[in-house]
Amino acid sequence: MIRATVKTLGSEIVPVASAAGRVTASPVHAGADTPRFPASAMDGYAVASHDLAVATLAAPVLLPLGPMVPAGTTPPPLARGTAVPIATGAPVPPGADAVVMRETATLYGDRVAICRPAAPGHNVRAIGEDCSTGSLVLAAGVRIPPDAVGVLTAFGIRHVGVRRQPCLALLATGSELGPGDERASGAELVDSNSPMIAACAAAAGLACTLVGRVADSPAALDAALATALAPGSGDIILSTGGVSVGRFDLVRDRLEALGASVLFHGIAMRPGKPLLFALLPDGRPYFGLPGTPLAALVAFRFFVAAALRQMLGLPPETGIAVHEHPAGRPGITLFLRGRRGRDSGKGLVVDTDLDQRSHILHSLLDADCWLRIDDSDAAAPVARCYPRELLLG
Ligand SMILES: Nc1nc2c(c(=O)[nH]1)N[C@H]1C(S)=C(S)[C@@H](COP(=O)(O)OP(=O)(O)OC[C@H]3O[C@@H](n4cnc5c(N)ncnc54)[C@H](O)[C@@H]3O)O[C@H]1N2
Ligand code: MOO
Repeated sequence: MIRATVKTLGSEIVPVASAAGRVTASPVHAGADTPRFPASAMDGYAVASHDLAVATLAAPVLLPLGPMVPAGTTPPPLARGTAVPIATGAPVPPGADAVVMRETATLYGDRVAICRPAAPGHNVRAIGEDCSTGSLVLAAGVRIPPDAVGVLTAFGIRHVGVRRQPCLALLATGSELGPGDERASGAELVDSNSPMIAACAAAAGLACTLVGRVADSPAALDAALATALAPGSGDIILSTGGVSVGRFDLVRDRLEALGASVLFHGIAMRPGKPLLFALLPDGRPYFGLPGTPLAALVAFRFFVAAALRQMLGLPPETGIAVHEHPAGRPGITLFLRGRRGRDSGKGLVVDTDLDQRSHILHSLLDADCWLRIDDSDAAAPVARCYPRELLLG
């Protein structure tokens, strides 16, 4: 449902140096052969391999030495029957086809003695051996890891076409939410959902605008939604709280008053049951996350993540098959805080012996993964393990 509804964002061109973490919008091809010239793989002596064909320990071949070839210089052709000292990475002169390591040769004044043959290409990095001009370097729909920046740069790529990064806008509903610092008093509650979701988004490289906290009244919600839904406020709009069945759970009502189409409201999962998903009149997706922090987190980590992946042109997250896990529940998908164990040989073992109640937060800190167990009534219920952190790519 989410993948079928949410549109992939447009693309932009960015310099390779700032492309880490971005998702390729089109295939990336090499801009140059790498290496661009036959290069020495060792510090040593560039030779014509046929000159060494008869070299033995007992009767080494003695070759007069030409001028040194440092890296970054273009050497003249190798004079017949000679060798030249050469640095690692320097171009092998035309006429030479092998490099003998310095340690395996003996210098006698302006001549070098070599006591064994060298095969053609020995210690020479061939043109295009790593990549050839125009070859496919990265497919479309791939997150560019930071270390790939070096690979792309080396392959002569200066710019890449990437998906625009989705921006999020977030509204925290609830009259119980205090002033936003840790000094909530009386029955007030600190808004922990806003910083949690903003931090999760930031860790995935996405900006999240905090629209603010709003009381559970139609007028206050209308005003806050007007800001949250303003054109350009974000590519995806989130709220937390106000989606259950209480008297003050007004999010659905006010969204519909604004012309949004609710595509689902309530889902057979724990935690996160009251999750709401809507399309705004301008086509942007809206998620009404439950207020309960763990439920908001699960809804964000799995459902908002699915929408973000679709916006970025990434495939769905698949997780890892789990072998040993607790039983599921009929008719419900469970998301459990877990600790990854060893692979039993038949699949991963995940320990879920943590407090799984949805109002309990501390056990999240002891978890390193999520275990998703599908409806145990399903024909083939599956359990899969996902990283605790949202990773896009
Ligand atoms: N009669 C029923 N009651 C409830 C049901 C139900 O099916 N029938 N579902 C429960 C489930 S499951 C959940 S989850 C919650 C979700 O309710 P809401 O999305 O309407 O959220 P609120 O009622 O506004 O808040 C729930 C809980 O979370 C705290 N909260 C809210 N916002 C924040 C925030 N920004 N930071 C930290 N904590 C927040 C809030 O104080 C409440 O304790 O409904 C159940 N009820
Ligand atoms: O979503 Mo609620 O946390 O299932 O209790």
